[in-house]
Amino acid sequence: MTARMPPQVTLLLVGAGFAALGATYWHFYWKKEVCNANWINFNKTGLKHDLKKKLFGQHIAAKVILKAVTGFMESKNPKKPLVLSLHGWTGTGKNFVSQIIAENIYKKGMTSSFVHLFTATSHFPHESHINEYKTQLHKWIRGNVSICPRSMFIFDEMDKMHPELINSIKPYLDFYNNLDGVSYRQSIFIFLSNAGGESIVQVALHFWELGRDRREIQLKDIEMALSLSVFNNKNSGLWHTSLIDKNLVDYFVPFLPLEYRHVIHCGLAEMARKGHFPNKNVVVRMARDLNYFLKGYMRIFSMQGCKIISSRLDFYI
Ligand SMILES: Nc1ncnc2c1ncn2[C@@H]1O[C@H](COP(=O)(O)OP(=O)(O)OP(=O)(O)O)[C@@H](O)[C@H]1O
Repeated sequence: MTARMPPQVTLLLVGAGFAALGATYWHFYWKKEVCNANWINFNKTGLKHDLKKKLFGQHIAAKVILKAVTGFMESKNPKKPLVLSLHGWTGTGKNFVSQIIAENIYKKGMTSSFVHLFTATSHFPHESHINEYKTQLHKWIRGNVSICPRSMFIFDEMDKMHPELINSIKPYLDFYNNLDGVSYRQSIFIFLSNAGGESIVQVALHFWELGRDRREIQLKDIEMALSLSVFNNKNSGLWHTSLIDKNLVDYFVPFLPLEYRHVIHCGLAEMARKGHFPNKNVVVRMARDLNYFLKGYMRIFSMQGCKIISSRLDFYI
């Protein structure tokens, strides 16, 4: 004879079953990232705020990026993917800005499964494997855009990327309506490089020598020098490509070298980020020990921008 469960236990088990089902539903529909407006939602006010309050000393980049990203994200039917090429010395905020853009489009920011970061020297280190990389990259971009048209691809150290590899991504950046059944027009491509950094520094230095405020520097003051130095430099992977003459890059965005005062701002922000009360004395001690491009005894531009501040601060706190 089989023992029968009391009705209270049966009810309890059924209840537990429903609860488990509900939890699974909640997990998949609310926690698992999906390519829809719950997870991908452009926050123009947030982008504007972050570029204004968190990014220091980059008035040109802040303006160009706000315009470019807003125009693209608000366009119902973009004719091509958005392609931004960010240039400047190390530690001036190129990766940081990419992160700000990602955070204001994707709920999960840089950890979103729709944001993909490639670094030339670690993802594509061997020239002899170039054909393999081309196939992998093609599959990766195509596969991901098929899953989510609003995907973002960031290529760091773009100037160190093999020209053949750069050329292989060109079709995705173009005006095609669809390529093998996939449309790339909603995607965002961001290229980061130090290429052209020297010429940006020269322009900033020139303004400094004339005693002019760096905020007077405009995109047109830098654009020509930047494109000449990036695309006429035979050591740059970008030189060999036809990205520029095919007009595939929508905006070349210069990042100015950072001054001592910007390093102080970065230091204070970093202290707050680390959970400390921002203390100017601590930050000044740290900032004074960094290396600067000098004119006489005057510190002009920080050699590492704000890059090593996070690790250096720990020593002074
Ligand atoms: N202009 C800036 N405003 C505020 N913080 C900055 C700025 N530039 C750099 N930082 C800080 O320094 C860190 C490192 O900068 P980031 O990685 O963006 O530099 P990068 O220009 O990409 O350098 P690299 O060319 O070496 O990759 C950032 O995470 C940020 O905390």
